[in-house]
Amino acid sequence: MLTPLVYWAQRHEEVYLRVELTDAQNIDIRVHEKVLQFRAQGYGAKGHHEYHFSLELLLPVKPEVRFRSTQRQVNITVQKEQRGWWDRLCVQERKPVFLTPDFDRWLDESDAEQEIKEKEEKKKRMRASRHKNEGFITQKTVFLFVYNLLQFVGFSWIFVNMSVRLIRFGEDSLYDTFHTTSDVMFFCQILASVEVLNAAFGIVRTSVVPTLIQVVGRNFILFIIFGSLEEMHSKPVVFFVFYLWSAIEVVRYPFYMMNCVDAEWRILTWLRYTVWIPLYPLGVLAEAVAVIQSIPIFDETKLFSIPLPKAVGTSVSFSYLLHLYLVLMFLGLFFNFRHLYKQRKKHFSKKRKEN
Ligand SMILES: CCCCCCCCCCCCC[C@@H](O)CC(=O)SCCNC(=O)CCNC(=O)[C@H](O)C(C)(C)COP(=O)(O)OP(=O)(O)OC[C@H]1O[C@@H](n2cnc3c(N)ncnc32)[C@H](O)[C@@H]1OP(=O)(O)O
Repeated sequence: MLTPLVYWAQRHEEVYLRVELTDAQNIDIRVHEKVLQFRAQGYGAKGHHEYHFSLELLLPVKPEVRFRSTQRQVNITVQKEQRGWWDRLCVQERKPVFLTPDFDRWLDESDAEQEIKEKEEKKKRMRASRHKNEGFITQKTVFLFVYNLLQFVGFSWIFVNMSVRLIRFGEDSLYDTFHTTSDVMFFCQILASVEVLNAAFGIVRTSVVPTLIQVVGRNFILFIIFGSLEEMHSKPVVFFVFYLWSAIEVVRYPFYMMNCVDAEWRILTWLRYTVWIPLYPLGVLAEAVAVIQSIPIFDETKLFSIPLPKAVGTSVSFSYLLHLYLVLMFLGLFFNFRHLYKQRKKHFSKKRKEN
C-alpha cells in the first residue's frame, strides 16, 4: 500500500489536511475515535495507484469530515472536538515521514488568534454597514413612496377634475382648465424637480438627462408659456397639454409606488411602458401648438425681449428663442422616446426571462 504526501495546518477549531494526489477517485475518508483513515486512487509520487494513510490524532475530533477534491489535491477539514491549540497533529511524538507542515496555511497560535480577531472585526463592520444600509433603504423607500403618492394624488385630482368637467360642461370646459387646475399643476411640476435630484444622487436607477429634459421641458411650458401670458390661460391648448401630462402620471406614479414595496401589478407595468407611445408625441405636439400660439403674444407684448442699445434701436424678441425651443422640443422628443423605448424593452425582456 502506498502513502501520499500529506500537508497539515491547524486553527483553534479545525485541522486542515492537504493530500497530494492528482485526479483522485473513489475517495474514502473515515474518522473513528481519534483515528483518521484515508484511501483513494490517483496519481501520487509513485504514479497512478491506490494510496492510503492512517493518523492517530492528538485529541478527539468530530466524526464529520469535509473534503474537496481538486485536480491536483484533496483538501480535508476536520473539526476539533474541543476548541484549542494542539502541540502536534499525532499522538506519537515522532511525526510520520509522509506528513509535513502546510506552510501555505501555517499559522502559529498567536497569529491564529489574530486571524480570529480580524475575522470578528470584519463581521462586526459588515453587520454595522448592513444595519446602516437597511436604515437608508427604509428611509429612501418611505421618501419615494410619499413622493410618488403626493404626485399620484395631485395628477389624479387634475385628471379626474378635467374629465368630470369635460363630461358636465362639454366644449366649454376646454377654456377654463388653467383657472381650475393650474394651482395643483404648479405644485406637482415644482415637486417634479425632485426627480432630477433623485436621478443625480442615484436614489432611483435612472439617468439624469431624460429626467432633466422632461422636467425642464414641462416647466418651460407651464411657467413661461402659460404662467407668464394671461392671454394663454383661456386657450383650449392648455386642456390638451394638462390632460396628456396627467394621463401618463396617473399610471406612472402608482407603478413607482408598487416598485417601492417590491410589488407588481402586471397591467400597471404594461400601461406604464405602453401608454407613453401615443401620449408622448401627442404631448409634444400640444406643447408645440402652445409655443406657436404664444409667439405673436410675446412679439406684441415684448415680454422677455432683450433691449438693444439705442443706436441699434428696437429689441430682440423672445420669440426667436421660442423658435429655437421648437427645434429643441423635437430633439427632446426623439431622445426621450428612444429612452422610454429602451426602458420598455428592458422591462418586457426581463419579464419574459422570469416567465
Ligand atoms: C438638458 C435640458 C434641455 C432642455 C431641453 C428642453 C427640450 C424639451 C423637450 C420636451 C419634451 C417633453 C415633453 C413632455 O413634457 C410631454 C409629455 O409628458 S406628454 C405625456 C406623456 N409623457 C410620458 O409618457 C413621459 C412620462 N415621463 C417619464 O416617463 C419620465 O419622466 C422619464 C424621465 C421620461 C423616464 O423615466 P425613467 O427614466 O425614470 O424610467 P423608468 O420609469 O423606467 O424608471 C427607471 C427605474 O427607476 C425607478 N424609478 C424612477 N422614478 C422612481 C420613483 N419616483 N420612485 C420609485 N422608483 C422610481 C423605476 O421604478 C425603474 O426601476 P426598475 O428599472 O428597477 O424598475
